[in-house]
Amino acid sequence: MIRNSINLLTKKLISSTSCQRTRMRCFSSGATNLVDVNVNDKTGIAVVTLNRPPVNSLNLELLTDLSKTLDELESNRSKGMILTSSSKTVFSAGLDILEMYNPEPERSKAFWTALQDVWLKLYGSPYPTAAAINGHSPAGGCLLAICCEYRVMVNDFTIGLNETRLGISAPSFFISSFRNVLSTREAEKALTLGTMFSSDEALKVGLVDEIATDKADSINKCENFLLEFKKVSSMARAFTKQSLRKKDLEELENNREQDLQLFLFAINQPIVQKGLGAYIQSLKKK
Ligand SMILES: CCCCCCCCCCCC/C=C/CC(=O)SCCNC(=O)CCNC(=O)[C@H](O)C(C)(C)COP(=O)(O)OP(=O)(O)OC[C@H]1O[C@@H](n2cnc3c(N)ncnc32)[C@H](O)[C@@H]1OP(=O)(O)O
Repeated sequence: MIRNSINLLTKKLISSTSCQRTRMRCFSSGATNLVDVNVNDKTGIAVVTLNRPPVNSLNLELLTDLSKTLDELESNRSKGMILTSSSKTVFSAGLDILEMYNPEPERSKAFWTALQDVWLKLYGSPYPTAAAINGHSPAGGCLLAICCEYRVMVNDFTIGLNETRLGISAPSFFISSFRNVLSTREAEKALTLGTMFSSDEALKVGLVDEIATDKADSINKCENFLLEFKKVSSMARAFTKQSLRKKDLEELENNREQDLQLFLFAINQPIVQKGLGAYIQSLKKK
């Protein structure tokens, strides 16, 4: 994939004059409405909205739609993407726990492969990305946000990788993108404790870049960040980003099967199933 991106960058360099003339249009992510895409004709920036009520938990279908959307943004030579949510209180509740509870082998495999795809495409995207975090963002929700290059979070919500609180470890690609944002010290402390940060705490520690008053404000701030790249060569920008993230991307690309097998092994452990079952019940009892 990295080789493909570099080839794509080279092709873009050759055809950069015609690229600049291209104006993107709105497009949909596919048959379902789990991901809405709205492209601003003037700026070329796409607002991608997760739309799986009630909490945008990431199941196979949502991940597949998101993956297709990321493909379309790349092939449309997007000027930038803002990731947000249609919910008023939740950005994303993370991975859909029901995908991991009493797992069905083929579906679990497809589910984890779709998550790997989304991570590789989002973390390694050539276009600039920002997350307008307009609600709680635990675990896999936080993962989507930290794959982006900039995060603006609406006040009074929480964000973090809380996997250890569920009795599981955050997978290695979650950890590498977390460490890309936080210092190793802060990342270790937060990951081992499973810390969920308030918006203010997240700002203080550097997990988010700005605080917003509401969703519109967060999108506006993300847009301002993305517009800064108007002054920068898109080729040079993308190449720099991908060079910085190359090791993390290669680590997963070269070990996808091993990572998948570790996931399947982990979720099939009786103790993990027991923990997930109890967690689902605790969410329902709230
Ligand atoms: C042991 C060593 C192993 C080492 C190897 C590692 C290999 C890998 C192992 C596997 C890794 C797996 C990685 C997982 C990462 C994840 O993302 S796990 C998901 C973690 N998510 C959470 O903990 C969030 C849980 N949800 C909440 O905290 C809250 O729902 C919320 C704050 C997001 C929203 O609160 P609220 O608005 O009050 O809504 P609720 O009433 O709580 O929920 C509404 C509804 O949605 C259901 N739900 C919530 N979250 C999820 C979810 N993640 N998945 C599925 N369903 C969810 C909730 O149960 C409610 O359902 P009902 O309406 O009651 O039916």
